[in-house]
Amino acid sequence: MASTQITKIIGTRTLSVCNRSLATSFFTRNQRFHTSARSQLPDGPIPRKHERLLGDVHSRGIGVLRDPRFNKGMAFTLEERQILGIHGLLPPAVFSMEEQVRRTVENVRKLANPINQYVYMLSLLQRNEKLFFKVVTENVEEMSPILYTPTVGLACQTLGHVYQRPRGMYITINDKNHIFKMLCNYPEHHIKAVVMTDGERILGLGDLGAFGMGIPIGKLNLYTAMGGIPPHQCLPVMLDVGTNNEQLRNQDTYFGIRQERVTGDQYDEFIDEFLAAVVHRYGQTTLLQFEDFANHNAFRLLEKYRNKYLTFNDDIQGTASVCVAGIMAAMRITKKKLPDNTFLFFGAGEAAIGIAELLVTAMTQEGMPEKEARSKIWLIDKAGLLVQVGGGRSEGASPEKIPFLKEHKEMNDLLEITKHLKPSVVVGAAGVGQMFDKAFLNEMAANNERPVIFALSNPTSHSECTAQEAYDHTQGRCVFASGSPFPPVSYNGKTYHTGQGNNAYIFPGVALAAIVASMHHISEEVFFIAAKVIADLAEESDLEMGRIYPPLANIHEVSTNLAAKIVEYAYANNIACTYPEPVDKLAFVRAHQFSLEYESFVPQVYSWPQQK
Ligand SMILES: O=C([O-])CC(=O)C(=O)O
Ligand SMILES: [Mg+2]
Repeated sequence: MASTQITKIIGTRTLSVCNRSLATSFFTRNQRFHTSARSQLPDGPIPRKHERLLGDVHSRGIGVLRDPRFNKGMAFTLEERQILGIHGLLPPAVFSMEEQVRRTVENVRKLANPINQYVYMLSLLQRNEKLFFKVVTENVEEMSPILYTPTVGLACQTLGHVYQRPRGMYITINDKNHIFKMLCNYPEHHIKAVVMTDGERILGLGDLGAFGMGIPIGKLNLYTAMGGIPPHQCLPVMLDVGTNNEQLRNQDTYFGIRQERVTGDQYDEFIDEFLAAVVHRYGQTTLLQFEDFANHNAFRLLEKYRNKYLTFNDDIQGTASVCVAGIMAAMRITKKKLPDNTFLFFGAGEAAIGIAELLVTAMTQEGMPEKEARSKIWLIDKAGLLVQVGGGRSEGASPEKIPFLKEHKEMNDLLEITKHLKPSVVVGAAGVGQMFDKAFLNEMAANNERPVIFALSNPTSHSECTAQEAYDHTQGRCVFASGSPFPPVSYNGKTYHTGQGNNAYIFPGVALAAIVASMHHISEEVFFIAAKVIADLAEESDLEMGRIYPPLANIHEVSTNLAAKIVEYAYANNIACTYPEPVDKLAFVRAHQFSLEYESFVPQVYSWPQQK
């Protein structure tokens, strides 16, 4: 391509001294600039048009209506219907997108059963992608419990019945040595983010094998609805290595491979091959999000790959970030500093250890020596309080628990431990429902003016207590957050809107930043920055109502701002590869986001000057 042409396409403002070799390396370094080169560029940051323009619609006629990426249903104008050869294939009415959104929400409300609502919405996604994301983004408080936690848990449990059309990729242990070729079957060529699970620990529901696929699909829907990441850049993947859930294996609707889980070297080689195949196919800066792996794999895979790929574990790092954000915001209510607290975790898995580690970082940033910070944090696992072997505990601890082992006698009753340690902050993250009973909550209230109580286990049925129980048994004095949403609580004539301490506040924004800046890895610091950003977003008026997180209704804007902060950090710390560095980070992030408006399919007609 001639340099003058390139200059014209890219716009002189951003690449004013554009020569051929610079432009070539510029394009090869970042293919996304190539995409933008096709669109028209106004002044300002380079916009990245991810819309498929008319030229990308390969089919005319009925094919357009059958393609969810292009279909607008009855929102096609008369002109478009004629141009696309679909005139007469639709009822004559032309509806606006706003009317379609309103009608969709009405239809969902009529279906009172959550699983029917889930199926209805997923079939909309398979018909009309833009409308689906518009509905979800504009009604996120109402839609996220349907498409995400808690209903997604139920959907996974019944996925054999709920399954309708292919979405994402299913790769099994039997496909070893063929994974790259399989990835080439995937029809999208610009994948920027992969969310994968092996289904071994789906929410707090345990091993759901291939039915765990509902989770990567759900997470990636939120990538778009909450973070504005274009859907065609997202790939959900089920890594099927079998399931140890015998009951599931024997169900006739089960669609995964019917064998026990493969472990050991074979498992590790499989994961290794998959990750290598993804970056070979889609580029080294493809984001790889681990989701709902069991503890025994989650920690070691994170350690193995965190500096090799652009990767994070949502259950360890995303949950840590949102929970520490909540605790920092709670400190604005309790008027304490982090180091003034004693933290008790019920659970010592991915979420608990992730949060505990990030709390150590937060306390050391407030000037406390690391050893002392760790001494403030107590964890309980299946065998009881995490204490050193010899302190009564007969078994050694896994590596991630070791930094939190205490020299202390063995104890294993939650209430007794609470009476003994008098924690000011308790976090439930063991996936075991109803553990925070009346006696426990009373004890927390007796020891603290404002006890901080987080019931993070998902879905709702696995929550340690309900929001109402937490308020009722602490005389309304608690600061409460939960992993799954709860309706507002009424106590003593006052209404409280409790916060949802769910990693959905974190992963869309982090992923958006990682993608737009082409970060080559995600450091731990990113999750600390994210925690601080989210903690600062809770307004005083939110805190008064008991809400320590910004309203979920604002999540798209929250994720966008969070991404801009992380992009800033990424450039300052040399982990961003998108070149050149944008001046206005927020505008840069916005320019990458998926538009929720329908595109016009009417070509812009222009004419040439008269030839002599
Ligand atoms: O999916 C959610 O709601 C949060 C999460 O990652 C989990 O519970 O595993
Ligand atoms: Mg998860």
